Amino acid sequence: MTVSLAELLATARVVSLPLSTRFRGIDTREALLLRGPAGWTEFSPFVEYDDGEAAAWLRAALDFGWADPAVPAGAPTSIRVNATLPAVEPERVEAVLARFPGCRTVKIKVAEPGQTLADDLARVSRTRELLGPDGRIRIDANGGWNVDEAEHAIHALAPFDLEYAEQPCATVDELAHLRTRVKYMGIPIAADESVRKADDPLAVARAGAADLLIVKAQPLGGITRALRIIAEAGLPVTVSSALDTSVGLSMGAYLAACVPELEYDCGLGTAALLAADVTEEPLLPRDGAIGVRRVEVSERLLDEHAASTDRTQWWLDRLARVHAIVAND
Ligand SMILES: O=C(O)CCC(=O)C1=CC=C[C@@H](O)[C@@H]1C(=O)O
Ligand SMILES: [Mg+2]
Repeated sequence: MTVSLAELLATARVVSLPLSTRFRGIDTREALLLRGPAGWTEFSPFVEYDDGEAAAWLRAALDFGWADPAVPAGAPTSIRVNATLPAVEPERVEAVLARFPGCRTVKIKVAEPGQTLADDLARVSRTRELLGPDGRIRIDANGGWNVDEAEHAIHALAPFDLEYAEQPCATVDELAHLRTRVKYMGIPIAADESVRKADDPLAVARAGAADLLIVKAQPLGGITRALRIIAEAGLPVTVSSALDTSVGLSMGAYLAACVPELEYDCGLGTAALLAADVTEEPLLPRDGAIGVRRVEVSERLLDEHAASTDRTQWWLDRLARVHAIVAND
């Protein structure tokens, strides 16, 4: 997809959205939005990512804004989503979950820097109490444990009935090792960073290091590329967000709609973690699901949440540098 930088700059808008709950160490989410011939699209690699890593996110933005996704006939028009619970104290679990009405699955952040396994146990225990025995609980450690710590933690958390453990360790080798160690507990291992931040997103599947993959549209270069990875991996997937605005979430919802079999609820309910969005009709979870649709942004909200002049310039400069990389594809 070749689109000139001038065409991108003509519609680019940068926003800074407050989060309702601190998540992955940030309180505001910055994003650059673009309008292509097919509709609004999003370029929002996290600010610490270098230009090489951000290139996949721009490919995704172009893929979604400059062509309509090829949704198969009979694809779902709404997608079941999980609640996403940041590493909050047990007293706050109920209030966070209230933002995800109807969700039967909760993904809980664990192994947060500065916290202990006791904090994780308290958070998971409170969640199980609120969800009841039929709800599904998955945990996400973002690679925060070594193999011994992960085995110990998963064993300690197993009585709360885990659907799976996402990226318990950082490397593919560790995941492979851990997977053999925890097999007897029957808790599947999911790979997230080992897919979206790897040079080869299929290496973890080839190594037999995971039971399922977390798949995100922006970091994997867009819907078409993500679907190819899913097909080649041959593993079940959870489609998840990158803490996008509702525009990026709509890209994720279309990806989910295109996946032939969705066994797991998708991590696409994260508009509920934003205290503001760019559209009057955000893709918030309702009855445990979000719709598969394009999102129209609101000029009023773009203005209200416009990033500062400095931050806007930073994003426009980043867009120009990353565009130069993608233009050479
Ligand atoms: O999967 C979900 O429930 C929501 C998305 C989510 O958890 C994440 C989004 C963006 C960045 C990540 O740190 C985080 C993740 O690790 O999965
Ligand atoms: Mg994750």
